[in-house]
Amino acid sequence: MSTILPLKVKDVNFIAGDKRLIKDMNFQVKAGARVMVLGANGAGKSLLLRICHGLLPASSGEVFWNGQAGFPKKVRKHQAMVFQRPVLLRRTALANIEYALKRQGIHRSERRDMAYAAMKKVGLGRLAEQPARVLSGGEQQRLAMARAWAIQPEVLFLDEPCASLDPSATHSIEETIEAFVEKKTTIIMTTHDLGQAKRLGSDVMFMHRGRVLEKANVKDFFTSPQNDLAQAFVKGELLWWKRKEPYPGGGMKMGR
Ligand SMILES: Nc1ncnc2c1ncn2[C@@H]1O[C@H](COP(=O)(O)OP(=O)(O)OP(=O)(O)O)[C@@H](O)[C@H]1O
Repeated sequence: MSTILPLKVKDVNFIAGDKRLIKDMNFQVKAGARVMVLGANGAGKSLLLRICHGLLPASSGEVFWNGQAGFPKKVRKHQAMVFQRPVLLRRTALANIEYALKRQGIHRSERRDMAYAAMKKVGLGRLAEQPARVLSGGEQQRLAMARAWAIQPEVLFLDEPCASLDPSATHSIEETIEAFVEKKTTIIMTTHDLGQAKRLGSDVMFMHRGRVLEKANVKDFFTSPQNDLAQAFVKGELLWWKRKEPYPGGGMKMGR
């Protein structure tokens, strides 16, 4: 039983300087969904995740968790986020997780065992006492996943978690994501790996220039995307589209 879901994003905009980078965002995420946020570089995917996670305040509009606006302590406690480049403290791998558990209010006597169990879950038990920052990129990312696992969030935000990983490390991260899914964790994730989106997602939100252009279940999105730009994106042609040229496959141009 979820305590913080559904997530509802209502009329959210994010403006920096004279640029509206997130535009009129409206959507809802139900408990148990695995939402893949897709789109080209600079579409605003990371910004959106940061706003939903409470790291960045929306310029206007509101984020609701289980009907309540904002980010009270209870909401923060039940979410975790893993970034493309893990943010780790200058201490051992195990201590990084223990620190996260401390922030969750877990008693000191329980932290070590919980942290170690999480490290074992991602196959890093043998590196528990290593300084986190000497771990390889793939190991650091697994440590970030272990940290998220330890706190057992209801909602897990993943911002391109496999972006700089080799296939084996990617596989390992995907296994951990699947373990979260088995625990019924709600996943909101960005990825440029469309195969990964198909493997892990239940739903897709396709973004372009700060807007959501299409929301669909994964199968429908990849077999019959409705929006012209989503079609081009699925075919891998969006990259070649230039602003002054017609969109691939025709269709209307949507300027800023
Ligand atoms: N805090 C900020 N202040 C101002 N501009 C920002 C900020 N964060 C991101 N941007 C800009 O907003 C746009 C969207 O960035 P964002 O990182 O959300 O894109 P993205 O879809 O995640 O791209 P990528 O796939 O390359 O990671 C970019 O043009 C970026 O330069």
